[in-house]
Formats: sequence, C-alpha cells, structure tokens
Amino acid sequence: MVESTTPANDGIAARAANLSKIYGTGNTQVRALDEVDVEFRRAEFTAIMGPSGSGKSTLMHCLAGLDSASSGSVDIGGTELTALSDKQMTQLRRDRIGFVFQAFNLVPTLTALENITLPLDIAGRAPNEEWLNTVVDRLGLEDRLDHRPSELSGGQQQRVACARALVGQPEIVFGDEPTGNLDSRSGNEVLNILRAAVDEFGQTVVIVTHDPKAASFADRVVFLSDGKIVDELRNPDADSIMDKMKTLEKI
Ligand SMILES: Nc1ncnc2c1ncn2[C@@H]1O[C@H](COP(=O)(O)OP(=O)(O)OP(=O)(O)O)[C@@H](O)[C@H]1O
Repeated sequence: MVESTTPANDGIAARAANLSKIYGTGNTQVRALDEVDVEFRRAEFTAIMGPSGSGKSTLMHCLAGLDSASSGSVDIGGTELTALSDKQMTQLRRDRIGFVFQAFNLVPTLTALENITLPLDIAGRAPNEEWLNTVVDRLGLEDRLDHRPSELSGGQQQRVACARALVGQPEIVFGDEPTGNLDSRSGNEVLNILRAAVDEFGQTVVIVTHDPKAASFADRVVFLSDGKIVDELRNPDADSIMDKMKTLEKI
C-alpha cells in the first residue's frame, strides 16, 4: 500500500496545484488544463461541470492517476502522484481510489458479488463482511448477487459498480458521467446512493456530469471553461446550475 507522506488530517482528500495538461505539439497543441488549483474536502460531494471540451475528463483523469500532468501537482490524501512509479500508482488507484464509469465496466463472466469484491480480491484484502453487507443492503442488491451483468438492468449494473467502488472504503470515489447511460429513475438511484455514502459514511465523492439535475445532488459544483476553473456554487439547485452553464456556453 502507498502510504500518505503528509498528515492526512488536513481535511483535504484531493488537491490539484498549478495543474496543466497539454496534448500534442506545435500547431495541434491543446492546453486541456491551464494552471488549475482546486481542492476537494473530505466527506464532500463535488460535481465538475463545464462546456464540452472544457477539460472535465482530463481533470478527473489527472486527479485519479489515470493520466499524467504536463506540469503542476496532484495530491491524494497527502500523497503526491507525480512522485510515484507506475507500480506505486497502480497500487494507489487500487487501494485508495474508487471508480464509477459511465459504461459500468463490470466483468461479464463474474457474478455481481464477484464484481463487487474484485478490487479487494486483486489487492489480496478480505472484504469487511459487515461493511459489505451494509453496502449491498443499502444498494438493494441482496437478491441480485448471483446474477451476471447481462442478467441485470443498467441501473442495477451501475449499483453494482457503486458497490464495487464503495466496498473498499477508498479515500475518494471518482465518477465519470456515472448517470450518463441511465434513465432518470435509475440515475436518481445512483445519485442518492453516492449522496448517502457521503452523508452516512463520510465518503468523499467527485463526479463529472453534463446534467444540472445530477450536479444538484452535490454539495459543491466546480465550473471549468477552457481548461480553467472559472466559478463554483455551494449547495446548488438545478436552476442556478443551468443559469451558470448558459453563461459559460455563451463565452
Ligand atoms: N488524448 C487527447 N489528445 C489530444 N487532445 C485531447 C485528448 N484528450 C482530450 N483532448 C482535448 O483536450 C480538451 C479537453 O478535453 P476533455 O475531454 O477533458 O473535455 P471535457 O470537458 O471532458 O469534454 P466533454 O464534455 O465533451 O466530454 C479538448 O479540446 C479535447 O479535444
């Protein structure tokens, strides 16, 4: 396990400092992130929004150690990611970060339960049975545990993906458009689960979304435009988020 190198009790689960990401070279160069400074507090639910191409996925991928920064730094719970070897980065992603993707990303040949415990199995960690039962129960998956993904609805598959992300009690859960492939009812179920994970279990959650309704479940919405953080809202409602997005899309 990659341990924190600074005290983990500063209340910050993840931090980007002066973070830039440049794709390509010469004429085709794109500055996807432009000196971004942002912090994500523990036990908070944050949504990242912004017009298409503003850098949302790039920011999330750099924060989650799925992509590397061109300059600047990213810190997860006191561990500076740029200082890690590939092996240490893989371990950090496995042990300290949970992921929920738009496309669910479940293993088709495994049952729901096997999918949920897969990251722990790979890490050689036994699940905490009480916590596993709590998560399964809270997500309403008790009678679906022996089913394979193809035998589950999209909403159920995404609930399995949420259980997989939460069961290891990671320091932070990242969601890349976690409701993007779901109807509004299933999407609301997933958002309620993420909200409850924050409120009841002190989980830290950061999602990228295009949907103002989804973002309104968050404690805080951070707005990106042209690779920069340009605004944020606290305790937002869907209307105020939509108004903010309209002004950004006009720029
Ligand atoms: N691998 C890549 N190579 C070159 N350019 C890239 C790459 N990935 C992203 N970009 C560019 O970086 C910028 C930011 O992309 P990013 O996917 O982070 O935006 P986004 O806000 O998530 O967009 P969307 O809402 O459309 O998903 C865009 O101009 C995009 O074209």
